[in-house]
Amino acid sequence: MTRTPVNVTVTGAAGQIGYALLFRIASGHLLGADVPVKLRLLEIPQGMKAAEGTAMELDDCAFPLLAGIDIFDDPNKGFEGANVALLVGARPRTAGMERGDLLAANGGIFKPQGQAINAHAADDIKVLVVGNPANTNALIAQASAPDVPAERFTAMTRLDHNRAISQLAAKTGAAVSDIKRLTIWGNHSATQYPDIFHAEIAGKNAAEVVGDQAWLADTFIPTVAKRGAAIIDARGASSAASAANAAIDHVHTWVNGTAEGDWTSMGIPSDGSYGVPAGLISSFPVTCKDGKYEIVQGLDVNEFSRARIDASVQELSEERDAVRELGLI
Ligand SMILES: NC(=O)C1=CN([C@@H]2O[C@H](COP(=O)(O)OP(=O)(O)OC[C@H]3O[C@@H](n4cnc5c(N)ncnc54)[C@H](O)[C@@H]3O)[C@@H](O)[C@H]2O)C=CC1
Ligand SMILES: O=C([O-])CC(=O)C(=O)O
Repeated sequence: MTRTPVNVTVTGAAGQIGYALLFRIASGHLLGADVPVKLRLLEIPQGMKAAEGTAMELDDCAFPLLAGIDIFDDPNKGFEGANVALLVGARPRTAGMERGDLLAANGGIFKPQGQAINAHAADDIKVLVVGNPANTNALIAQASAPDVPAERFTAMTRLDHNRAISQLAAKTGAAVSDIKRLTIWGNHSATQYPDIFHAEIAGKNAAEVVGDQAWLADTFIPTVAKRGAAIIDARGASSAASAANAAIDHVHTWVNGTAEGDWTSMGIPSDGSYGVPAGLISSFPVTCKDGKYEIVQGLDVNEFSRARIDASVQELSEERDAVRELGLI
């Protein structure tokens, strides 16, 4: 190991996504097979013992790229020197909780974490928020970190992106690797819009290959948008390994770039593109290069797509207004 290790902070390290994520980070899948990492695990006091158990297992793997593991229950220490931060730990919705209660509870997590990132993270910090509601949690953290460039705060819609590719491959019989340029727009919620109008299957327009508007509207979109609930129903617990995989994909693509001729989907602060109000953290088609992302510009948005993008963005605006009223941003 000649390179300086990259500090990767993971919150919610003792949770189910954490358990699926940490071993892949330590084995080089997050940043690259030649990049040593130091893990900084952040948990709440009740999660510390389980996080220590996971750290013992990480030790037992003897990963050549793992240069150290530290565990904290103080965000100010957890984010110290962090180059990459994966904000996974969040307050899940429990029976009787309204959306506003959930936003308030998560504000209590993401505001102090944003402040700690502002004060203690490395200058090149890149943040991915996984914990739900991911887009608005990312907005809270970003608003609490005024000294960090806003574009470093992103929310995960890569799981939706991967789900959509898989559904499209199953419908058309194409290989997953033949599907390019798919887009998730909007919120990581049931209002998200998986868009295949610009997608390609082995170089042909995906909407034309499918040629079935009813399937698109009545099967594909709801299947992708409600897949999280379907997994909970089937597994009795929310997606974990697939969410961890998507977090790995998101950061790997951000750092190492998109393939020529392809793009990915990321929840990012809007610059006003495609009529999405500036500042909202909304999912867009993006290309990545040299550790930076850019929104793909100039796509024609048809009426069908426009209505669905607008509905999801409207939900994001309402979530932003709710956290503003709570004084979280
Ligand atoms: N954006 C996406 O596509 C997806 C997001 N999710 C979300 O990811 C989050 C985590 O999911 P799981 O790992 O299954 O949950 P989990 O409940 O198994 O684990 C969450 C962990 O976070 C910890 N935690 C809570 N507050 C914390 C804080 N302030 N600081 C540090 N750690 C804290 C808990 O102690 C727990 O160990 C949930 O909000 C879930 O809804 C899940 C799947 C996909
Ligand atoms: O739906 C959930 O609670 C978990 C989630 O975000 C997903 O699987 O997309």
